[in-house]
Amino acid sequence: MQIKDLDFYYGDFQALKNINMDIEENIVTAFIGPSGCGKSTFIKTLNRMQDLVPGTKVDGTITLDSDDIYSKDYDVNILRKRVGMVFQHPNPFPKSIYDNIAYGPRTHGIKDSHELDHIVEESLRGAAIWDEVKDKLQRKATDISGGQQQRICIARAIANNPEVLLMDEPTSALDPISTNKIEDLIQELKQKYTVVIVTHNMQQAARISDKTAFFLTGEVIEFDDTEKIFSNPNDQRTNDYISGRFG
Ligand SMILES: Nc1ncnc2c1ncn2[C@@H]1O[C@H](COP(=O)(O)OP(=O)(O)OP(=O)(O)O)[C@@H](O)[C@H]1O
Repeated sequence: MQIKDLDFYYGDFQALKNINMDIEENIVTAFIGPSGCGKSTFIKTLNRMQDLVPGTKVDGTITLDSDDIYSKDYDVNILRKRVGMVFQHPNPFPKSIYDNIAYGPRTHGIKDSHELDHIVEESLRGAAIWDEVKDKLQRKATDISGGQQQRICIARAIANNPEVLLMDEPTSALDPISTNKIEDLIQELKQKYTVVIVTHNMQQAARISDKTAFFLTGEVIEFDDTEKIFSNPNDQRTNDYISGRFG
């Protein structure tokens, strides 16, 4: 994805200022920065989640391959299929595990039960939860642990066969063991998908991402290889943040 001269407003308040960034394929890109700096706002512009918030305005361009995702004739349903999202709090539908995963493919017209069975199994395998739920696919997805629910949400996203997976603090509501599982999973997911993650946890960004962007008051201060950001950043403000001097 290529982001050019992006500004974003909630009413009169400018939450993102002149963001320029290329998000590379098949790597993990992390967004870090203190609370309120615009990380969530930015990740949500990548699949137009902000369309749902009244009074918002976007200037600049975001392209996926060469498609301008904010162009008037670009179908937002196609965009959300290509760019899936996982949120901070696991939010499975109050339906069976099976129906959670089959929901997207059914919406996109797949009716054949064998094909749906195959997609459900492959998606659950891809989210590293098949073995835990294969005997209880009809159980309500809200009746399993939080870590399992989050992996169901990841499976639900990958059932649409997306190109990009956006994750907004996907482990902040989880215990350390579930967090480890999701971090391991993200490393596997990047082989097939482009992964973008917002995290408050700098160790997590350092562990799992290839590139890191540091945000401050709506601007990208520095965007570089994760190793460079955490060992020898160019900007003093990045250095102050990663060494815990603020935020
Ligand atoms: N719906 C909204 N209406 C008005 N202002 C908003 C809205 N959502 C966010 N903001 C403001 O936009 C700025 C960026 O918020 P955002 O949630 O993107 O930051 P963040 O870096 O993700 O923060 P956190 O780490 O606390 O989640 C903040 O000043 C916030 O108060």
